[in-house]
Amino acid sequence: MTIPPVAFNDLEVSYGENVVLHGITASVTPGSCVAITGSNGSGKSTLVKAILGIAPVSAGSIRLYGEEKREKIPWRRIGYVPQRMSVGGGVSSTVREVVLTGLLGPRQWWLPRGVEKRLDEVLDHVGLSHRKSDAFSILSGGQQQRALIARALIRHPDLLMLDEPLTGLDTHNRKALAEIVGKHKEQGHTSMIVLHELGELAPLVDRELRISAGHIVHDGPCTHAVHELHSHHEEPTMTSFELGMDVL
Ligand SMILES: Nc1ncnc2c1ncn2[C@@H]1O[C@H](COP(=O)(O)OP(=O)(O)OP(=O)(O)O)[C@@H](O)[C@H]1O
Repeated sequence: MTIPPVAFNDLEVSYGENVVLHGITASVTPGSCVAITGSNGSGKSTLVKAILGIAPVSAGSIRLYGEEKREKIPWRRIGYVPQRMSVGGGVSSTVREVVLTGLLGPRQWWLPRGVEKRLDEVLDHVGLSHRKSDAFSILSGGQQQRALIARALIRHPDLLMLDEPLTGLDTHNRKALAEIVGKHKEQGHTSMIVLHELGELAPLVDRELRISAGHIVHDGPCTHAVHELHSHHEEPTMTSFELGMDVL
């Protein structure tokens, strides 16, 4: 039997008294592209953060590649791009340096051999070869987003998790992103993508997990409801990079 990249079992996530996710049970099929949809504040980002171990699980469990214990989870198989929230502010490193940090981790403090070739491949893949030596902070928002995707892709992840990747992108960048996700899927890899609207990614999405007030209210083929999701906005409190986690 193939082991699902992600399996939630009656998952509950709480911030203090505030229960944000209730009884989430779902298992992700390897190679599939799953859209996580829902209105602002419904718990989408929290679900992704729970997978990464940076949202407090108060009940139930999450298994990544069959492993529940953090120290056993194969973090290198997972790539994550956070929601864009002035992510470039204060990052004085070059695009090259930012992308290469995707190869570092808790037990990997130095860069493996042959990184320049991998770097060039992945920058070419996201169309940023010409910006390699530029400061990350001077890139446009869409270019920063693509650099962060390159940072996630440089570790050749099986599971790519993107939090609202289309937000603020123009048509060119949205199409570029869809191509990147499409290629990842063609290679047999899995994606979990938080989306307000499916947009250019619609043809790639196999399954929609729609969340409302912390509950899964739809788990199946895509509906059109995602285009209408704009209710009240509650800003989560988070740092730009949430450094210190295994994937970042
Ligand atoms: N670090 C935190 N501390 C306390 N509450 C939090 C924290 N992060 C998120 N929340 C709360 O959890 C709820 C769900 O937030 P989450 O960011 O998961 O929503 P979302 O569906 O991703 O929303 P959006 O579409 O606006 O990004 C919100 O009420 C939010 O205020």
